[in-house]
Amino acid sequence: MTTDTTTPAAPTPGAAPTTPVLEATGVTMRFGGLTAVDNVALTVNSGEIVGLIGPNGAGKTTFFNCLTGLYIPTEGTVSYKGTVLPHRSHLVTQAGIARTFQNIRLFPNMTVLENVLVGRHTRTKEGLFSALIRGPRFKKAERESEARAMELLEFTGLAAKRDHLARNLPYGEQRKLEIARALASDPGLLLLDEPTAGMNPQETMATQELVFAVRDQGIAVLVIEHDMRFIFNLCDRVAVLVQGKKLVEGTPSVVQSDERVVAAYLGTPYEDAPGAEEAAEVAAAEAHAGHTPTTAADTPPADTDTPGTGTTGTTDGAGTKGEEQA
Ligand SMILES: Nc1ncnc2c1ncn2[C@@H]1O[C@H](COP(=O)(O)OP(=O)(O)OP(=O)(O)O)[C@@H](O)[C@H]1O
Repeated sequence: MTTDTTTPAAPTPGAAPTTPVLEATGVTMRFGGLTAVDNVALTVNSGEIVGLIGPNGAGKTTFFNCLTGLYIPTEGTVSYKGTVLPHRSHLVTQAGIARTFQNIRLFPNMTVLENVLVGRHTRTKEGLFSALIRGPRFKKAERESEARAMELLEFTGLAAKRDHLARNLPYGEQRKLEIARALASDPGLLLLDEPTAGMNPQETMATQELVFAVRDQGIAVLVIEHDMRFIFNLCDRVAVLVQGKKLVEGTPSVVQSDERVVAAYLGTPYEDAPGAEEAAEVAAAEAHAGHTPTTAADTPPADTDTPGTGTTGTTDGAGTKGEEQA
């Protein structure tokens, strides 16, 4: 089950050549006796959106923390555009990797614009002295930062709310603001940790469009998500972590049809799936009676409450429905 099968996406004929933006090699993270990430290798190329999926506790966030300098991996190296990254998060941001977190981490009592300006600080050169005297150079830098922050608010659809306090934004807009703040450091790679967690379908769709737009700006994206429909619609390539190890990597269709992934993560209906138990009972009763539906009246309607046809496509922990991923 722990064999690493890597199936790189086939290059599109005539497409611009891709170059590695992120290269993680042999990344291992141990906490005492627990190996949370075990010898994981992953490459993200320019122009790509790559997904990282796996059951709860598989090591996805720990891997992100190793990539972004929050954790010093026990073993392995992480390179950005060919240079090995230091184990300091602000230096990783400065190098060109930005991230959002699983739990929203905005400054709730600052305005929308101020939150984005905070994200801009790694790209401003003015020091404390310059800030204290507020000379012309400082004011010019400040105007430039504000102009860039406003561009990002336009890009994420939040410009009209620039003066609202972050805590007063609806949930979906707070998530967008996190992305705008991450983009303020002008990254070449954006890491998103469960960007659609808690979102309704409209917000999820808007996030999908936003991530495509980010990629179209020349920023590679690596995204952790439990919403399989989102992941398989969005990503060029998907890697699956199970118990800290990379189980499979490949195109969405390769990953969805890999029986080890189905068994370890996608295959079984998630607990409390609406109607799953009832549907299983009906199937068992039909099998017992030797009844095979043959007419339209016999055939159950294709409703969304039966296993494999749920509407969210979201896994929660050990698994979700394999059929709905197609
Ligand atoms: N700082 C830490 N100290 C000790 N153990 C940790 C630490 N951080 C994570 N772990 C453990 O490492 C394992 C992987 O956790 P991690 O949060 O990376 O999983 P995940 O795949 O992101 O899960 P989820 O999908 O629930 O967010 C878990 O067993 C977790 O308890």
